[in-house]
Amino acid sequence: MMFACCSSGCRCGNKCANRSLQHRPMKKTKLITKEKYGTGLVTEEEIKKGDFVIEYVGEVIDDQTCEERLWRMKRLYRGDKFYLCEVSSNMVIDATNKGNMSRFINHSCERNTEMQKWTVDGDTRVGIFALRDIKKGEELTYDYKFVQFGADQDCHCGSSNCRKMLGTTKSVNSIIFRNGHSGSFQKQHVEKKRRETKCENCVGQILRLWHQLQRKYVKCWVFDFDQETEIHTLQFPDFHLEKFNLKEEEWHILSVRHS
Ligand SMILES: C[S@@+](CC[C@H](N)C(=O)[O-])C[C@H]1O[C@@H](n2cnc3c(N)ncnc32)[C@H](O)[C@@H]1O
Repeated sequence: MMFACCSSGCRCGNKCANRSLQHRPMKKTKLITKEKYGTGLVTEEEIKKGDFVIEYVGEVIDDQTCEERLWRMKRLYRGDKFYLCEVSSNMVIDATNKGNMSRFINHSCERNTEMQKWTVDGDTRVGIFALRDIKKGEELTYDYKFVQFGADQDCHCGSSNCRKMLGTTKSVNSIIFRNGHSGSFQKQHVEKKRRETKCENCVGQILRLWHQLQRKYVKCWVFDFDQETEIHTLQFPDFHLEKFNLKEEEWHILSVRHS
């Protein structure tokens, strides 16, 4: 963790040399499209080793909110791109809906930048700094290991020492499981899931489903099943509909609904 001064209490005024993120110009960058993993960011100017490149900004959320958002993303099948960066145990920066160009920096196992945590006026902020001289036109990358969600995705960085997976510690599935329930419940949950994982022909049946967001069992009716995506549409007592991949949920059949 680095500490920046230049707060209102700093006596050096504009000459203060310990300015990390404040008042420092971001490097000029532009977006590019990568065939295998969407958009990326390249520098439009020479960058020197140690230079500040850009600040990673987004919504600052806690673990609980992060978990809820991951569930929602999974449930709504909003692609495989994650913009969540874990800063500390209960602080995540979510650049999914709000952010700057830094959200487009891709992962490389042979990165040319790194994320640094800075304390500025008591707030934790994340800056991206060059690890070596970077030429104009080079793609900016950092290592998602430890900070970015999505460890269960294949890596296409193409470097000779590629680890083949994005990150190593944080996967969307693992964070949902890790944060979702206490150990013993999780064990029960997994065992139950193993017993009942198929529900292709259960349209019209009533299920008892563990609702992750509501954190309780709810009764629901199987309204529809899409064979192509294997997604079920469930209807709840207040008649609202939600889509689920039942292979990933805990549920059991209560009875057949007679209408
Ligand atoms: C923070 S976004 C980076 C910008 C993203 N490429 C886009 O189009 O918006 C992170 C996502 O980009 C993709 N990605 C980044 N680096 C990758 C890599 N080396 N290999 C495969 N996918 C990568 C993954 O889908 C990851 O969840």
